[in-house]
Amino acid sequence: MVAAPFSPTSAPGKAATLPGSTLIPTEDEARAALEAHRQSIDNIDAALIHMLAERFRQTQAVGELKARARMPAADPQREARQIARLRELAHAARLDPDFAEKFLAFIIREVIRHHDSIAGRTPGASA
Ligand SMILES: C=C(O[C@@H]1C=C(C(=O)O)C=C[C@H]1O)C(=O)O
Repeated sequence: MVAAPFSPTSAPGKAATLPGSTLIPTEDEARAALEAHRQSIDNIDAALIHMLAERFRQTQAVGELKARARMPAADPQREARQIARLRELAHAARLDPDFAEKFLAFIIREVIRHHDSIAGRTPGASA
C-alpha cells in the first residue's frame, strides 16, 4: 500500500496512525518519543530559518539589480516555472503539491513587496 502524501493542512479529526507501531506506548515512552521528534523538528525549523535568510539575501540583491535596470519586480513566467518544478519535487517527496505551491506563493509575495519598496514603488501600483 502506498501512503497518502503528507498534508500539513489535512483536516483535524481524521484517523491518526502511529507510524512504526500500533502498540499503545506508556506515558514515559510517549514523552521520550515526543522529545526525540521535537529535537528533530527544532533542527529542521532552524535549517528553514537559515535557508530563508539566505534566499532573502539573494532576492534582496535581485531587487536592487531590477531597480537599477528599471525591470519589473515580478516575473510571472519565472514563477510559473518555479511552481511547476516545486510541485514535481513535492510530489516525489510525498509532500502535498498544493501546500508547496501556496508556501512558494507566500514567499514570492513578500519578495515582490520588498522589490517594490526597493524601487520606491507602492505595492500593487503599475510600474
Ligand atoms: C527573485 C525574483 O523576483 C521575483 C521573485 C521570485 C522569487 O522569490 O523566487 C521569482 C520571480 C519574481 O517574481 C526573480 O525574478 O528571480
